[in-house]
Amino acid sequence: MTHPTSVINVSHAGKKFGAKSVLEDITLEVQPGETFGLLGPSGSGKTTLVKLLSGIDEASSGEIHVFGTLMPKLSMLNRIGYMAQSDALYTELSALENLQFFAAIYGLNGSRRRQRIAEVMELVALSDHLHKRVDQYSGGMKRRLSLAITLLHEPSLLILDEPTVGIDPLLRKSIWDELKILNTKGTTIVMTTHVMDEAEKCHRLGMIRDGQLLAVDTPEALIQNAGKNSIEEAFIYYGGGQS
Ligand SMILES: Nc1ncnc2c1ncn2[C@@H]1O[C@H](COP(=O)(O)OP(=O)(O)OP(=O)(O)O)[C@@H](O)[C@H]1O
Repeated sequence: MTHPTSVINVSHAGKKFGAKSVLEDITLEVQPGETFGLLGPSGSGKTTLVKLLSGIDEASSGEIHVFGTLMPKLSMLNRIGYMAQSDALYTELSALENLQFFAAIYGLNGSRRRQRIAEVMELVALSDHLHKRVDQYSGGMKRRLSLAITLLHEPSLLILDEPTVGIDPLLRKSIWDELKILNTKGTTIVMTTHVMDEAEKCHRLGMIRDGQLLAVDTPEALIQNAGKNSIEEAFIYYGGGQS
């Protein structure tokens, strides 16, 4: 049954690239303030699904509504923060110039823009590197800058594709703490991850394999239903041979 207040409502969505079916009959709802994780083996369709949710790409069949609006819809960009798997940064520019560019796209100006840039760079512990050119950033720093850009316009839905790849455990924890604070304030978060301790922090998880959503539940219930002792074992069970 469709929940009227769902942030995300996916109804029988499929995606084909030519003759190749990459997602099949996905039905899913995400509620306000939820942290929802997508887990699945490499190539299972996680990135394809989050691209459909964020309106970067369009479903071949079925429907996706975000905040009640049929996707894709350009005007939804202001409400969604999407962080892709590979960083979309202008490497020959400084971090500040990158932030200013994206702030302009989101219509952030003047003191509000300055304030948000300072806040998001503080959040990802990059305040001291604001004026550095991005091609002098490490991989993890680029990832953090991408996250900062995603948070600039305070979106009510965050869609993060492997957000903490290349980020060391200490900083990963501080980013998670911040995501949890945003979450408590009402931001809904959808993320793909391969990191098991991150998956365990999600309220609910969707297990994807070969373009199909095999199970959606709390981490505890997924572990229990698979008859396993950890999310890692459950992941292998749902993502592999179910033995
Ligand atoms: N533009 C495209 N054209 C053709 N096939 C594509 C395209 N994009 C993705 N695919 C295919 O769709 C399948 C799912 O890819 P996707 O990137 O969604 O997987 P994933 O679960 O995110 O993988 P990973 O964890 O490795 O990032 C793969 O077989 C991939 O080759």
